[in-house]
Amino acid sequence: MTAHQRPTPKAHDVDSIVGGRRMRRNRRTDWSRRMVRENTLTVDDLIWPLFLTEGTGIEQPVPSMPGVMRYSVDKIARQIEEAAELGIPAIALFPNTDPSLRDADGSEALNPENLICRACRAIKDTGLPIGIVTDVALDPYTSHGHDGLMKGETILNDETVAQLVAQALLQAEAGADVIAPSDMMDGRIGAIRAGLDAAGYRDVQIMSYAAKYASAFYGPFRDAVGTNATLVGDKRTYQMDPANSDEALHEVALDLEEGADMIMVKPGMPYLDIIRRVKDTFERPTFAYQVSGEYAMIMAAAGNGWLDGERAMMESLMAFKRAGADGVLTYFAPRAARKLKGLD
Ligand SMILES: NCc1[nH]cc(CCC(=O)O)c1CC(=O)O
Ligand SMILES: [Mg+2]
Repeated sequence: MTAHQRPTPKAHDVDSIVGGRRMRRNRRTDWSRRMVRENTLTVDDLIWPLFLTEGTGIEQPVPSMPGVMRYSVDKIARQIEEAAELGIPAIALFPNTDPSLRDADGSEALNPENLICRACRAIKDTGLPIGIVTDVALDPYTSHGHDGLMKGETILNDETVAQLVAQALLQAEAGADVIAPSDMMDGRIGAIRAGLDAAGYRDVQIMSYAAKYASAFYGPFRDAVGTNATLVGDKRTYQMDPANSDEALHEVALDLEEGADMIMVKPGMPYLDIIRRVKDTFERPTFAYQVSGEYAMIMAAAGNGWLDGERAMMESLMAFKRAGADGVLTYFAPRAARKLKGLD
């Protein structure tokens, strides 16, 4: 039989199948779709991670993260002004430490004049009402690229915790509002909370990278902070196994018990199931980190014309809200904020 001889398919009696339950009714018009929408994304949901570098007058593109820059400290105030104008509630700082300052002990982490501390002071000097989230971990400062101190091949937990507490205190002194430990050592949240309280920083918040996985999606970030060049081996003895889910609940439970005010799941999009379980189980402020590799994937595909980058950006951010996240650390923050405010 040729095509033009095919009989017209017989119409089913769909009404008798769906019994009048027509799901498409609510989707017919824009106003109706808006009216029945279950989740919303606003600028208040965005935290913007920013990279710092030594020198002055520097705005240096990160090749594996199109549109993302490393800024010297003198250039950071302008970014903060932009973020504040857009209504972004907080920024998160990450340093690309000069290679000459990296050593086995990550001692630059304890230098009150390091990039993070100088940037905190510069941001506080703007007087703008924006939260400063600082990263507590040793990897941008160590010659081996690990988040902790090492003895042979072993990452030392308790010795590292002592140094992380000192690092956190220094950041608080420099003006950090939220201490965000990303290192995954055991017990560091309780130790940092005790250290902050004893030093009079009772109001400094802690956002714990509680369920952080040993992920391939951190690659471009490691370019940005220079740890792809330094990292020896991998982080699987402290970051979580991507195969695990119950363990994430255990990690979060411990960090909440130890005093975390907010907890984070990282990476983001491949771990939406973890965000949902964490939110449902603990009902506490829960954040997602849409990490560098997720950003790079969307930007690369968009750059090749393989998908609509702006729509993919907004859809991915909404997905975090739908999964239960209260907010998202994302390199898209300024662009998404402009879009949400109708400026782009
Ligand atoms: N303490 C390290 C740290 N802090 C934030 C990220 C990744 C963020 C991203 O990929 O965007 C990493 C990478 C790692 O664990 O190696
Ligand atoms: Mg833990």
